[in-house]
Amino acid sequence: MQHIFRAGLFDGEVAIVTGGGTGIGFAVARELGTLGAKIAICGRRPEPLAEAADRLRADGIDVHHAACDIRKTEEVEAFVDGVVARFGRASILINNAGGQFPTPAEHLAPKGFEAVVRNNLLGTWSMTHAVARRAFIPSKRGRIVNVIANVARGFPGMAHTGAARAGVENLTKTLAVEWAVHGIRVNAVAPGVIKTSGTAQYPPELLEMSRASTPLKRLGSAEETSHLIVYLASTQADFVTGQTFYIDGGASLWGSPWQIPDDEVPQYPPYPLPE
Ligand SMILES: CCCCCCCCCCC/C=C/C(=O)SCCNC(=O)CCNC(=O)[C@H](O)C(C)(C)COP(=O)(O)OP(=O)(O)OC[C@H]1O[C@@H](n2cnc3c(N)ncnc32)[C@H](O)[C@@H]1OP(=O)(O)O
Ligand SMILES: NC(=O)C1=CN([C@@H]2O[C@H](COP(=O)(O)OP(=O)(O)OC[C@H]3O[C@@H](n4cnc5c(N)ncnc54)[C@H](OP(=O)(O)O)[C@@H]3O)[C@@H](O)[C@H]2O)C=CC1
Repeated sequence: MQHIFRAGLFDGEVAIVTGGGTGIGFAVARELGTLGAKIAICGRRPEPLAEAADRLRADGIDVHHAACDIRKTEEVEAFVDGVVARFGRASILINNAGGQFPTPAEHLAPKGFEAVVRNNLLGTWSMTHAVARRAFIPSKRGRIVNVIANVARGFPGMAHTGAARAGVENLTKTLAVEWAVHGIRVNAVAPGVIKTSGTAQYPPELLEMSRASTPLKRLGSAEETSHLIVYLASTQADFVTGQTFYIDGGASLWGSPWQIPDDEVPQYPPYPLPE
């Protein structure tokens, strides 16, 4: 594996990567681990997690893994206690676990909206709170990177996750200010469309629509997303906090994958204006 960071950059660090069994989370766990960090990964499904842990160990990484649903506070607390018991501390938290399903807002049931907000906003908060109280605040040191999504503009078809991720973006800013006194830095990374096991579940035509509306005309990779996250988690970024960084091939700046035929767009005002 090739690195853009110096060997041993994360020696002595313990990094928790939620959703570290697959996709972007796995790439981050692997990169931090090969740079010297001890790694803890969690996810809801034990099988992909155990498989990922084996792959990390094969790379010589010291890894702790346990099933944990970030929406369940008691599971989150038990997971973090397990990490501290195993490694004695934690110094990095990558809040990467999350997801949703694409759907037009009018078809989105309250239960579905709630499920996605619980996953992406409440789950992220639950993990952040547990790690900060158990490890970062007592040691006066910690770095958090929240993986969100494009919140710079509307996110048609993704009302639930857009709302949840915008909440996490503000949490990032607030905690960066409030917890600076505890030596904790907090930043966010907003990926565009990245090729992962997650997006492999999306309809190919949606992915193609996204690719075509990305100025760089391609999807991103988990590894290039990982480099940005790893930089923010490193001591090289010690003066960076409260920021959101886009890695999206320019997608948030231009174009739209959301195409509605003109004749389906209601005309406002829906009556003739007086001359
Ligand atoms: C028209 C769209 C255009 C958009 C263009 C976008 C282009 C691509 C951009 C891609 C960007 C982002 C990519 C990624 O994030 S990749 C990661 C993907 N991985 C995942 O999303 C996996 C994680 N997701 C989940 O686990 C679930 O989605 C969920 C968060 C909902 C958690 O599920 P949970 O188990 O808690 O919930 P339930 O299954 O019990 O469901 C609860 C209710 O939620 C509604 N629901 C759930 N799934 C769907 C679905 N597929 N379609 C519609 N509604 C759904 C439903 O109301 C459920 O209640 P009921 O079961 O009682 O009906
Ligand atoms: N790929 C992309 O284009 C984009 C991705 N993102 C976000 O980046 C992050 C990583 O996604 P990506 O790698 O692409 O997709 P993946 O689906 O591969 O990764 C999501 C990971 O999160 C875990 N996860 C989801 N919900 C929970 C939960 N409640 N508790 C614990 N673990 C959970 C999953 O494991 P399990 O299912 O076993 O729980 C899985 O390992 C996600 O938050 C995603 O929404 C944002 C924008 C674009």
